[in-house]
Amino acid sequence: MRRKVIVDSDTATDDTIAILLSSALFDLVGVSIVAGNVNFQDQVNNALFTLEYIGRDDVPVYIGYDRPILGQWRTVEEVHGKWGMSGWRVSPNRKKPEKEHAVDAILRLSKEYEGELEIMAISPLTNLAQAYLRDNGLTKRVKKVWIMGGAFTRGNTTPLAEFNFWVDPEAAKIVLNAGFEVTIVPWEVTEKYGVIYENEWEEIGKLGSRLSEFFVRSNKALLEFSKLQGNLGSVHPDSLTVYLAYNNQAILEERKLKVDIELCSLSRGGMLVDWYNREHNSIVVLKADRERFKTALLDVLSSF
Ligand SMILES: O=c1[nH]cnc2c1ncn2[C@@H]1O[C@H](CO)[C@@H](O)[C@H]1O
Repeated sequence: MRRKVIVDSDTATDDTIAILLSSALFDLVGVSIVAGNVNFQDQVNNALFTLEYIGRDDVPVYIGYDRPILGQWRTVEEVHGKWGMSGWRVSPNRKKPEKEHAVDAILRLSKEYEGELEIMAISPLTNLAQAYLRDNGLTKRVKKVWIMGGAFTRGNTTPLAEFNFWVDPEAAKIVLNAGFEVTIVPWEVTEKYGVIYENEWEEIGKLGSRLSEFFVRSNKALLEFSKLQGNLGSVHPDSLTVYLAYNNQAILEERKLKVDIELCSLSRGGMLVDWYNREHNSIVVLKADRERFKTALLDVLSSF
């Protein structure tokens, strides 16, 4: 039986591929939208369009929080291109978001699929923190939270902080200290094992499928930005996290660690890791199998 998942997404470039992978690999029971990468309405459109494009009009999209709990944040169109889709102006033809709020949907689905539901938290953690604050029984009903977030030392947004934790550090702190079963895939791990190299982009372009065309059109700004960051291809933190959730064999090294979040001044959004195993609240992925990730991605992109 396919595992039940919600994708919590600030939908732009790589998020769309994470949605597409989740639809291929899991029973995707909903996509919830949260403030993060780009303009909120663009994110909603991008999620609706992605699901229509892959023929998954049946997957509900729930509108969540359009701002972080406390902080000021900025969107990063420079990473994802115009509209968060590399300048591709997409608009859904038929699909509309649900009336039910994302937090209500997360709580309801956690009851419908108690002990089964997994959350792909590939965005700022605002929706999840709010759901937990509303009903802390959530931690026991959700089987697992897969978090893309945090940087050990090479923050992609500030010298210390990774984007998802930086946008809503209060939410990240709430979620990490709530008592969920958590696996974290940090930024540096995705920069190393979540890269699709330029020659692989050519391979993808030659697949000539509807999904390969989608990948190239929606993610080409991410490729350019990743190269500016010094990478040899595009970095896919969200897709890698979804894939590692699906195939735990592709996690080559992980450790149980205590992780917490900095809230103040220059270190705001930074991830604090206690490497001495005094206690733990998370499993942190340290190494992954890039080849298997790439192969799985190309498999899905060639499927139609
Ligand atoms: O430079 C970037 N490359 C890839 N993803 C980014 C970047 N900046 C922000 N994000 C977004 O934040 C998370 C990774 O930090 C990912 O969830 C992605 O959606």
